[in-house]
Amino acid sequence: MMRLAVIGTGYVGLVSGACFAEKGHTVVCVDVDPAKVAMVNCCKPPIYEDGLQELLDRNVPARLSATTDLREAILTSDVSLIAVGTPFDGEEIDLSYIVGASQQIGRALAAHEGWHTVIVKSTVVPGTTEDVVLPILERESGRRAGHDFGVGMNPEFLKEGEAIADFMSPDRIVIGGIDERSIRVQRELYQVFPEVAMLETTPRTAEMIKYTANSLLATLISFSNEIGNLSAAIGVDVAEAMRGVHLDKRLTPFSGNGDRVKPGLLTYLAAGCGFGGSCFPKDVKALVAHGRRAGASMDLLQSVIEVNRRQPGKMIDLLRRTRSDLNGARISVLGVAFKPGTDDVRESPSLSVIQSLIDMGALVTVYDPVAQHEAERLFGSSIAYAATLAEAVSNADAILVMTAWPEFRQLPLLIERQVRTPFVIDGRRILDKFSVPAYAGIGLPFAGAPTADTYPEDLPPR
Ligand SMILES: NC(=O)c1ccc[n+]([C@@H]2O[C@H](COP(=O)([O-])OP(=O)(O)OC[C@H]3O[C@@H](n4cnc5c(N)ncnc54)[C@H](O)[C@@H]3O)[C@@H](O)[C@H]2O)c1
Ligand SMILES: O=c1ccn([C@@H]2O[C@H](COP(=O)(O)OP(=O)(O)O[C@H]3O[C@H](CO)[C@@H](O)[C@H](O)[C@H]3O)[C@@H](O)[C@H]2O)c(=O)[nH]1
Repeated sequence: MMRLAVIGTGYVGLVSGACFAEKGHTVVCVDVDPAKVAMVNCCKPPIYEDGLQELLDRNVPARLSATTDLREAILTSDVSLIAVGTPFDGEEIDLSYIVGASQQIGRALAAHEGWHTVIVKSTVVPGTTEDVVLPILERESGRRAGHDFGVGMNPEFLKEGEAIADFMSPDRIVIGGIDERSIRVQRELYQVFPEVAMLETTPRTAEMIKYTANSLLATLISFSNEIGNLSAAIGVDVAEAMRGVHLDKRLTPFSGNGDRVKPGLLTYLAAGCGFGGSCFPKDVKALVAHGRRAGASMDLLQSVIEVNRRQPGKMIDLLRRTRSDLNGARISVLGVAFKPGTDDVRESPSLSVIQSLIDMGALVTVYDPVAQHEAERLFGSSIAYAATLAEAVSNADAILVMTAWPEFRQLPLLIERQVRTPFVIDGRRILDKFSVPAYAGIGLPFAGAPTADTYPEDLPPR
């Protein structure tokens, strides 16, 4: 078992640290934020992630602890994982946290008595580990990479909301190293995952694999959204069209009768109000910027960004077809998190929709089962907050479903019980289109307010 320092105790750093501790390594998580550090040491997860509480309960303090003292953490460990943020600064990837962490690690390495391997886990554009991190480590430590310490790149593929399950049962582990020893150390680190396919490569290729994976998934979503927008305009339900596409054996995550047989590529073909989160938006933008600098056109991925930029606005377009003037309209927004299972609202499509509604004078009420505090932080008293789903639904003229929280599937039941019939606009297509009296959805032709003729016989008309 190894002694591990994880630099950056955010979504990736804390989940990786807790999972490695669960597997038996001794882990110290480092962060510049003393509040996060204190919470971890008190067994309180600073983020909402299913299963994290249990991992902390089982591993703190025996195998998992947190500190703000990066130097001490490096001096008492064999391996460090850099898991700090890599935002997009509007023009390119912002490597300032990577540079800062590398400088501190380098200074600590100068006094390290044993062999230490520095592994970049953050998502960084191809070339960063060898061209940015490695030279800083050498300069600050006065030592030579490959000779006195190792350097690796090990991208992370976890999804928020399923982060622990993804980390514990990954589809693959990619390890890039500057030399055989840097690869060997990572092989040893991941020996605790014996069943998992491992790809050994260079740091640059490891970095490229991460961007290629995220860009492909984001491309699939924007592709579906473009087809969804077209489908709606020409009288086709994209969900039905996609069911037909899914049956192609070359793509094959569905069996002949339409049941999903295994998760696969096409699970990322759900049209909706756009992709958000701390990864797809910033990673595609960073790759486009990086690619253009390298002389590539990057037109396809630029379009992926553009389609996604417009997609939340489709919710407002649909809403305005139910009512052109939104001034004074009571609109409930269900979901602030960028996806279910997390309290992360970074780049959430919900945020731009809420802002547009405020700008148009709507009376907005928001409900999210776990990310409500983030809406309160961002919008304060300019909107109202519902304590329950039922409260959000009562009194609304229209309801926008922005996040696919399972709880929101209760909407038909709640609406059935009340006298008022709100228009439901489903940005994630989680409801059956006939389950509420007035329904509109992304990728679905707009049917207008329902009449007895437009409704199936077994459902009561409004
Ligand atoms: N969030 C995800 O689902 C996910 C999945 C895979 C990869 N990634 C990548 O992992 C990286 C981290 O993402 P995240 O979502 O965990 O970020 P985050 O913002 O949640 O966490 C980063 C943490 O690093 C800390 N930090 C910054 N500089 C530091 C320093 N010098 N020393 C110690 N701590 C420092 C910050 O205080 C923060 O707590 C990014 O590159 C991201 O693209 C994220
Ligand atoms: O068919 C789909 C699938 C997803 N989404 C949206 O896409 C976004 C991202 O979803 P998801 O991929 O589930 O969550 P992330 O936590 O952002 O995970 C992505 O980004 C991580 C950070 O790089 C990677 O590690 C993961 O492999 C990659 O899936 C969310 O807004 C989803 O609502 C859709 O609109 N349609």
